[in-house]
Amino acid sequence: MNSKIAILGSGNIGLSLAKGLIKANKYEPEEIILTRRNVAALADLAEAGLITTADNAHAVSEAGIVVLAILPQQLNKLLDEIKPAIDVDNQLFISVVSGVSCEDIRKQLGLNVQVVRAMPNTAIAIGHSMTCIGTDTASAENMQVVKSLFDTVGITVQINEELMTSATALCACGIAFFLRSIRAASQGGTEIGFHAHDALKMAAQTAKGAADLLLQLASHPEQEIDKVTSPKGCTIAGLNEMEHHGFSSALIKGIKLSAEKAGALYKKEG
Ligand SMILES: NC(=O)C1=CN([C@@H]2O[C@H](COP(=O)(O)OP(=O)(O)OC[C@H]3O[C@@H](n4cnc5c(N)ncnc54)[C@H](O)[C@@H]3O)[C@@H](O)[C@H]2O)C=CC1
Ligand SMILES: O=C(O)[C@@H]1CCC=N1
Repeated sequence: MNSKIAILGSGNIGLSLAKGLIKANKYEPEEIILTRRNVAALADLAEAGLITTADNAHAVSEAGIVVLAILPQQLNKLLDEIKPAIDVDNQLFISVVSGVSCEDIRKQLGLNVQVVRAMPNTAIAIGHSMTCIGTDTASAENMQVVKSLFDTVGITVQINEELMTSATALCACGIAFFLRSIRAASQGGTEIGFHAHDALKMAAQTAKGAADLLLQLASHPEQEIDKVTSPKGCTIAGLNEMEHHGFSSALIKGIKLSAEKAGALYKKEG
């Protein structure tokens, strides 16, 4: 397989992936081909040695791995454009496109390509993505190629393809949900006396510590919460007040709605 990787669609997630792969030394800059209709917007990456082009078909013809990183509603047109350049036996497709199955992609192409879906998040740019991977018919060898790639830029978990829209909501959209929680905590911090930038830093580090307690100690949130809530204390007072206002319920409902929306993105708009 050709050692180059083509990322078709260099927007938020495509660029985050490219940056993460370079940071992890998985690829040299000249092994990454980035496409975008407005290629001038990629000038700084071209300056850094990455190959940039608006020609998706040419990018595909030059790569062993092709990453689809455009919006669901942009996909069919792109697939039609690259079809003539595809080398079915020697290329692996990775799709990060939400709500589009491997079968949808093969059907639109009319080719029996190897496709693996991956659902990373924007923390991939700094090597801290939670990436879910899944497929229907791709080989175990190709799954391993994809796992090895995303293992360099975070944590991977293999899931059934049917759960990919759920992974979108929990892990990809999840970045926004947790960031909004941190921002809200910092706004609370400002109300009780801290300058906004200090409050944000303090809230972010506290959130990081809370997440690391779970990840490093493999403990349960409630176990760690019980250690913070002193009897008749201020933590339980604040926590219960948040719950009276629907804190957990809001997160659960939001994640459910995001998953429903993720599942409908392609069928509605495509
Ligand atoms: N943003 C995120 O955190 C995540 C996004 N995704 C999925 O990744 C896909 C891309 O999302 P974003 O990066 O947020 O969108 P985006 O809109 O930031 O990026 C898409 C890019 O593709 C380019 N593009 C559109 N048509 C093109 C074409 N024919 N040829 C070349 N480039 C073209 C656009 O100019 C844009 O730069 C979506 O399907 C989304 O569901 C998946 C995981 C996380
Ligand atoms: O908001 C969206 O539709 C995409 C999918 C996951 C993150 N962003």
